[in-house]
Amino acid sequence: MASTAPSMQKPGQTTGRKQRVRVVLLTAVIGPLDYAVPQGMTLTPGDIVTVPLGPRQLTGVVWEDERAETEDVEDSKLRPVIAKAGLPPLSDEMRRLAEWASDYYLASLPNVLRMAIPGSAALKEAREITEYSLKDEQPDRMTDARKQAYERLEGRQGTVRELAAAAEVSEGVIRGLVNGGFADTHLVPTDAPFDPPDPDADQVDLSDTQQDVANQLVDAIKEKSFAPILLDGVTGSGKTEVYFEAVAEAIRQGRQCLVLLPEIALTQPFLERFAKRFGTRPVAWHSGLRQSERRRAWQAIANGSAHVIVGARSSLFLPYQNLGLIIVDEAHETSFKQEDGVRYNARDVAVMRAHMERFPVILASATPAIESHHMAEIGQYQRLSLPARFGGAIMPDITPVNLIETPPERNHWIAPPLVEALEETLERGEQSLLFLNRRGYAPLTLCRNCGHRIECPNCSAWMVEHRLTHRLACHHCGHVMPMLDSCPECGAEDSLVACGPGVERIADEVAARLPDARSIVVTSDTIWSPAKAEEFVQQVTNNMVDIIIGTQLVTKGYHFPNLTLVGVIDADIGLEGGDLRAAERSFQQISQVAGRAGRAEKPGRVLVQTRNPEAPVIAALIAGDRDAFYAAELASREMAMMPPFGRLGALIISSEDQAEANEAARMIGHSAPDFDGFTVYGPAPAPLSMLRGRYRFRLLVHARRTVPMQKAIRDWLDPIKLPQGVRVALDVDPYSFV
Ligand SMILES: Nc1ncnc2c1ncn2[C@@H]1O[C@H](COP(=O)(O)OP(=O)(O)OP(=O)(O)O)[C@@H](O)[C@H]1O
Ligand SMILES: [Zn+2]
Repeated sequence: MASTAPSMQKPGQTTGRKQRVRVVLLTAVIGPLDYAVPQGMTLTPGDIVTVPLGPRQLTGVVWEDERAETEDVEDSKLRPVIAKAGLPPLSDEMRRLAEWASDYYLASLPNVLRMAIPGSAALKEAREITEYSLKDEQPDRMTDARKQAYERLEGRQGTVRELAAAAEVSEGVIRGLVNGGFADTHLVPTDAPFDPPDPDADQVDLSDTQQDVANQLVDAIKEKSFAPILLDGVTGSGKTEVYFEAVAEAIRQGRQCLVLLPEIALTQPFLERFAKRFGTRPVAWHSGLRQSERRRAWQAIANGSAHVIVGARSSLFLPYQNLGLIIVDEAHETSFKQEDGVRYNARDVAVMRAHMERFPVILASATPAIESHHMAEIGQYQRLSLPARFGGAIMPDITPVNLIETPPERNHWIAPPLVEALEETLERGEQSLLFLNRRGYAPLTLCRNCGHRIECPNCSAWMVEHRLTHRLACHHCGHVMPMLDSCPECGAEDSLVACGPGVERIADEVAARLPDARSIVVTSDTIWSPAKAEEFVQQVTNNMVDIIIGTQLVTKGYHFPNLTLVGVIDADIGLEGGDLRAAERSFQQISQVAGRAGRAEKPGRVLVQTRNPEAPVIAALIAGDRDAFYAAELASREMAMMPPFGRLGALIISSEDQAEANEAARMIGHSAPDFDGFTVYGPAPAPLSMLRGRYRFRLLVHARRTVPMQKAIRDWLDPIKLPQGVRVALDVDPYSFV
């Protein structure tokens, strides 16, 4: 769509024709359309406008005619633009970035643009948004829904819709309470300015190595040109302190700076740390923002009054007025990869954006992605290293616990050496962290009588028991059901058994073994908001917790000085799937969680439970030999021509009708192009063969680096007509293979 097809007229041209503009609508299904420019309105590419479409009024962006192809429509048929929004236009660079992302990720331009202009809320002229919070005084008549609202909201403030969503009740319930006088009304201004950060508020004394790296970052920013930098420093080396110097320089230059974080749960501690260093909080951008906060942040980002923005991957496509630096923290994190809609990788788009807008981009990590590491090896990225922990803290020792030699008892998961280590740590008054990347109590519930496994009705996946909430949940579609007393298949009572451990089950085991220990379970089920994350950090920092039991959520970013023991419950889990990045991901995850131990004066140790201590990943972790692991992994990728040496693209074909999905996949497979350097594998049923009620088939494209893979895929799929019910999702540089 964003191709450069010639068109009949030039922008703004008036040769005998009425003034017209081409508009890319933010609605995915319709291509660009031409509109008449009303008398007295001047429009140039990038302007955000409201236009009519049938009976509706839609938001769109004025585009260059020659860059957006459409049918030529006579003047007399054109409808006029309704209004030009009082917003800064999308810059040339921003439009080129959107076109690039659309081309590269095989996504429609409107879908990309919707990430830049999220929702009409940001566009509304409203200066104030009305929010409500429930008063203490409650109505006499309490329904279950009302009770639930009072329980869940706890003084929370938001629009009716936001409160209803947070309480999981209908908007009618909230509206009833508001109308009954049981809520306070707050008028929230949405254009209040943010405090400017002070680059010199509270500087720390950097070590010589840190200072040296910081100077190089500052120099790069002064250059005002593209510079991709891999900030490669071991866990606890002070990467954050060092890149704060780069942030300070960007602030001094009057340029905006974006810090991308992988997880919303990480933003809260980060905001505080930032406030300490710069005297005020940065502007946050993530999916948890209220509408009023979102609008305020968007406006400030677009008009340049937001100086430093901290956000999840979605903040990357926002229309910054004057961006001069992007930092991707924990840049190896797979959560930078978006897995629906536009399937982009924020790390890669960050580099592209920096390239197009000519400023430095810093990828910070202790365990860089293989791809980033490779780019540094071949000199495309500059590597700046922090090889030691700050303040003389030493890296923790990693020791294997062989689960075959010293197995845990039946139906237990913590082997004797780890139990002992937990006891010792507790006795010393220090903290431990147990890592298992599985939410809930048990990943599978099975009937002892008939062997039936409880599966999600919408997905080919097991329902996961969550004992804390007495529910079974599907982690793929979110379907939940109450715990069952009897087998739904054979009806046997008390026959259902939990198989395998999740973090909740480990917590039970800890409680039984170490009854005096105060433990906390940390997963997305328990830390689902910035406030919860803050509470968690406070509890641990104030030594109100002895043992943290958590998923990947606790592997990164946190700095707890009194935490000296890390136990990995099952180091082999991550290798089971065997996909392209299984070894890399396991290595990164275990290194990161190990990196939480012994970050201050007290030395840390790490026990890794495994059935296979000789596996290359485990052996490299124990030997502490990252570079050997990376070298071996790169060599094997090169042999197989896998990324970064070759390229992959995935097609996921789905339909609610299995036969239809199968037929469409077969047809697409049949018409696959076949030429040197471009190979198509499949179709085959996806490993997750049903998801959210849709049957799924996959094709995998493997292409040589020199082959224009996206163009070949586009040319292949464009002429194919598919039934209404079939969807084809395209995933360029895929991370997920399920
Ligand atoms: N120069 C310094 N002066 C004082 N404290 C420092 C300095 N450098 C680092 N620290 C402290 O050391 C701890 C670790 O630093 P930081 O969090 O920046 O490391 P990191 O490399 O980002 O770690 P990770 O990759 O494990 O998240 C923090 O508490 C930080 O405040
Ligand atoms: Zn499901």
